[in-house]
Amino acid sequence: MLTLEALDIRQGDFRLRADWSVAAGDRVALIGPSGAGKSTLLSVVAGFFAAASGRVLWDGRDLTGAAPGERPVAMLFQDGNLFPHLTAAQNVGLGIRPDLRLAPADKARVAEALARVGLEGYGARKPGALSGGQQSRVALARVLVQSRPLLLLDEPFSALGPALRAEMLDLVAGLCAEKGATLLMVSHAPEDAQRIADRLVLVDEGVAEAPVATAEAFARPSDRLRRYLG
Ligand SMILES: Nc1ncnc2c1ncn2[C@@H]1O[C@H](COP(=O)(O)OP(=O)(O)OP(=O)(O)O)[C@@H](O)[C@H]1O
Repeated sequence: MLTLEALDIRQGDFRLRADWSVAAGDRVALIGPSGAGKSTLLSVVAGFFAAASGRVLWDGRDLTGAAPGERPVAMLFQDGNLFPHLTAAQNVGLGIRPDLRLAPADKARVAEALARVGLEGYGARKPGALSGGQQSRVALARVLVQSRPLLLLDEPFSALGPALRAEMLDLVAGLCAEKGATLLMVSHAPEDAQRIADRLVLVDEGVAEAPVATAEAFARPSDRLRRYLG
């Protein structure tokens, strides 16, 4: 279980509060207006940015002071997920060993992860020789080999067309279900949230609201959600 306990995040004049939990295996979409603090909230969970007060807990363990690498977290960003001078296999291998000294068993795991995202045989290619969708798959394969129980996605597929985006979301949902991983995903597209997330968090007006069931939230939107959806 991920718990955000009385978090108070401040960044200049900006302030955001969150005080809720999500159960292991839940898939949660964070939606809300631009500048509301969705990325900042993920950064606090990942350990890149410290909250002014409050705690982040994973299964009761206090992560608040832990460095990003010590957290049970794998993260995908909107872009810049891959190193252009490394091959697809090396980019995935970074998830196992940042110095890329991979034992044969590690290389086998890399190949397995690439196959799992439909990129068997693409390991030797550099990102420049891959399509946008294939690059997203490589980044996802790296998340896979990290085997972390908490995935943080910050609009990683927003540059892709609708069909490919839907395909990637289904792939992520499948991987989460298979591994029992918990997902927090920032999205601007309500249809993406509906596709992948069973829970919805609205981030707006200084508060990341407690998660609610996605289907219920869209069927009977609160005033705040209705304002956001327009
Ligand atoms: N380094 C900084 N110093 C001060 N304020 C900052 C800094 N970085 C971001 N902010 C402010 O923090 C707030 C939250 O930004 P954040 O990127 O988390 O929003 P977001 O909801 O992810 O937006 P978007 O949907 O546009 O990506 C914004 O008001 C932004 O202006």
